[in-house]
Amino acid sequence: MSASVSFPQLSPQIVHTKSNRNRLKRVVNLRQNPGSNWLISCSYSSNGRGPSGSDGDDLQNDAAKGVERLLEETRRAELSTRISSGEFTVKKASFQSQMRSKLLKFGLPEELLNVIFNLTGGSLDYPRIPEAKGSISAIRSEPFFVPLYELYLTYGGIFRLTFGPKSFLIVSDPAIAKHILKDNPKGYSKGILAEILDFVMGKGLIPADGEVWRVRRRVIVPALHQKFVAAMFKLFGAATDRLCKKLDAAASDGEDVEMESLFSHLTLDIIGKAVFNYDFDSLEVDTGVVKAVYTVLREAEDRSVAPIPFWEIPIWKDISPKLKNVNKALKLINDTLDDLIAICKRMVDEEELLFHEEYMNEQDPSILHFLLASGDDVSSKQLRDDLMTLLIAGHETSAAVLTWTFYLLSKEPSVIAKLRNEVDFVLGDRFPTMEDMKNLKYTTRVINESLRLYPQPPVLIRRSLGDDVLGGYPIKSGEDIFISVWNLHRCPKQWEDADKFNPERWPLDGPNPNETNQNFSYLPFGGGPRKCIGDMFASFETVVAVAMLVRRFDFQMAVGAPPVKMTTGATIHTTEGLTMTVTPRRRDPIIPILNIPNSNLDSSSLNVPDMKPV
Ligand code: HEM
Repeated sequence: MSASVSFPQLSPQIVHTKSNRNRLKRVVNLRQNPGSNWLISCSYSSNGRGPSGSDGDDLQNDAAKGVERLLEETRRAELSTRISSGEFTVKKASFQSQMRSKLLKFGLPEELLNVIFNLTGGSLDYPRIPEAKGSISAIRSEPFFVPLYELYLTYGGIFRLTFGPKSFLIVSDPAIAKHILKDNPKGYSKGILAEILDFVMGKGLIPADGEVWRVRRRVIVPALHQKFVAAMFKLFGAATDRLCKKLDAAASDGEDVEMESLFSHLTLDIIGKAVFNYDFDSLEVDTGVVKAVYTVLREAEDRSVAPIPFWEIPIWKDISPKLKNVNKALKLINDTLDDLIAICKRMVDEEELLFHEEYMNEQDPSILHFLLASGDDVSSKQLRDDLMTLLIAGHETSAAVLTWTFYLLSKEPSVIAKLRNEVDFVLGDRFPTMEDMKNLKYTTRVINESLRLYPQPPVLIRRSLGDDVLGGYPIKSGEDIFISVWNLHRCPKQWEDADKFNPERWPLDGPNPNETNQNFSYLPFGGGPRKCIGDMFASFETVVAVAMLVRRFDFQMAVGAPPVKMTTGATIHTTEGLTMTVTPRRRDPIIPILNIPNSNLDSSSLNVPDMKPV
């Protein structure tokens, strides 16, 4: 298998080419002619924002979708050919099982064969887990969860993937996922994930296992009580408003903006305040702490996809400039956390404390304040590990959700229109509150659907702690397992038009989709006892951000922007950012409603115009 093989990405954007300084841009449109050949045609726009008017927009959208379909089909065909050529297949049936299946074919009864094989001491093979084998270089050219999808379509809901000495079980079956996460969670640990994250999260809640996890989860979960989440709405609103001001400035300067990094700053600002009452203010300034947080985050991501643990190589770890930089960044963050813990401790000491279930300090509603006020008796190292875990868990994930939501929205203008109708109706121009959440149903469905197509993280990692049986196959202790949420969420048998962004698939009058009511076919926040503790926080945070942004701005993929491709870290990132042209929202023209006497018109079916000033 050659390292140079590369599969086209799953969701590329139309490729734009920058042409000249006058911002004259060329949009490459792919159209299929009647003879089924693909033609490339070009259209020009002098304002740098693509053809104006709905015809132009439709044309661009159709072209983009056409290119995507074509690339997607090519990629699938390429990989399917390779899979069916046997490139990934390992045939490993034992002599006994080969013999047994031959005798079965000759018509010998199965019961008799069982007796014979038992008597001859031949262990009756359980069915063997289907196995795919390849070289790691073949899948390094694209995010690893993408080829896993193709392999899943061939090998099924559980298969073994072997790369040289490394072997993983890939699980894409809802019942097996449920067994691991919910029915037998004590049988599995975080395995590789805990090893990779040890340098940054130590025994924080995500990597921790066993007794440490049990104790810390019981202490931390109560900190995210309902009153705390309700208080966070001010924070969500204020932070998103700061982002709006930045976008206003960019729009009036005619600058395109890279939304992925802005979302990353937005969610960092939110989680810093929520977890330890620290204002990173990363949307405005680039302080040493912000840089340090990103250095550490990137390192954690690099380690999660590294083929070997290079950071453990003895001499390398002392001389590598990169690792030195990481250690310096870690020290800065730990010192900052120690300072914040000390400040918070002083506040708590000076407070007249009446601790109760929904305790919250109005000046400092942070999780840290709750933990200290609760009398949580814990080492400062463990407290730092926990805070660091919450910072990372609550930052990258939400930023990724917002990035892919806006990417998806940019391709579906009809979804944006519906979204805005709801936001205008429910919120008007005010800041969202917790009360509004039950009425922002469609906005919530947009987030639900974005999380289906781009789950963050796309795989959950586990290691078996003892023997178990998965999907009828016996497995041994020490198996590394990837539960592919990506595959579960795109399974063509489970989802109609699985790759389509269709918030309407979730009825507005139905329950909020989760792993329980979707039988583990949909698990955006995991499931079982290790389910995300920030699910409500994150859902509300992203709904608020989407609502506030779409009511004020139009977002389009910028002409000349790099194509949007996926790359893997702990969450799904874009390879080169999400560059968008953001303009103040164009309101629909106000259509006067004529008062027609005796009319049978049902006014609810009209598109009632927005009368509010922009
Ligand atoms: C949209 C944003 C988010 C997504 C998609 C998300 C997703 C997840 C998922 C899938 C898990 C399960 C991991 C596993 O089983 O291996 C998880 C665990 C976790 N999440 Fe989130 N999360 C989000 C936001 C947050 C936020 C805002 C916080 C903190 C305030 C948070 C804190 C945690 C923690 C501490 C765990 C580990 C729980 C445990 O193992 O007991 N997450 N998250």
